[in-house]
Amino acid sequence: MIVEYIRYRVPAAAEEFEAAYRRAVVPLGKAPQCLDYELSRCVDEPECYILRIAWTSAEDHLKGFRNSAHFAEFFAEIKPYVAGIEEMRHYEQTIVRTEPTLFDWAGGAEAFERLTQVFYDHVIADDLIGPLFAHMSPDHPQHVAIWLSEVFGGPDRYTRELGGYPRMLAHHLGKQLREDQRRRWVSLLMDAADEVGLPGDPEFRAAFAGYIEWGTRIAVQNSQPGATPPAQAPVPRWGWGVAPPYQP
Ligand code: HEM
Repeated sequence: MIVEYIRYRVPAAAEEFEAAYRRAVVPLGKAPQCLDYELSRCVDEPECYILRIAWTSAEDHLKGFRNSAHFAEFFAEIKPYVAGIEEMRHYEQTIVRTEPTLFDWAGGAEAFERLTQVFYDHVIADDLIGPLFAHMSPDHPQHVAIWLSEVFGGPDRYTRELGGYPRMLAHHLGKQLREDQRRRWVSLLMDAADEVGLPGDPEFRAAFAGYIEWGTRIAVQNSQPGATPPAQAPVPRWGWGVAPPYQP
């Protein structure tokens, strides 16, 4: 993720400027390269504004967004104010900030979607666990991405939209998953994490692996004959544990 800051000086017509941005953020928000945005107005000098846009990467912004139809629509709205731009640059986040969630650190929803797409491509082709997933729905990778996003501190979409813990549990009940299958599942997921470029720092990977180890063991336990897992429970929320990003 990269943050772009655009500082504007808008000596007159603040209302029109804000109205133009209210329209411009419609195509901006639809662009897959844009993670979030925020326009703030200076209290001490009201003609000054700062627009903050979080992009998936500088390249995605400059090559992906700038060449898209969303940019054309966005730019048409804000064009009259371009002369008032005093700064427009990309900034890399540093460690000095409120502790990010694992979800943010990983790269947000898009990162988990990339992860599960690649992961299930490998799962399906795998001789040991592929057959378990032979009849999975085409939405399965996306559902697991939404589950993982919620676990790692992202939006609670699996709970609100997909049936929460009881639905996830129901998918594993009675499947009689074995330890060798669990191990392969974990191993393919870790390979996929490398392949899609999830952050490789020790802190993130330790926390990520911690949940995956825990979650897969629970999936195996719950899948055994006679297992009596709780019928209702919240989706777990996983944090950094004992090793958050290091701050000297
Ligand atoms: C952290 C560990 C795990 C997570 C987060 C997880 C997540 C999920 C979720 C969210 C679903 C339901 C998808 C939906 O809503 O459509 C599901 C289904 C399933 N999971 Fe897991 N799972 C885990 C471990 C495992 C393991 C270790 C295995 C087997 C080795 C496994 C086998 C399956 C199977 C066979 C299904 C049903 C597929 C179908 O629809 O045909 N899961 N899993």
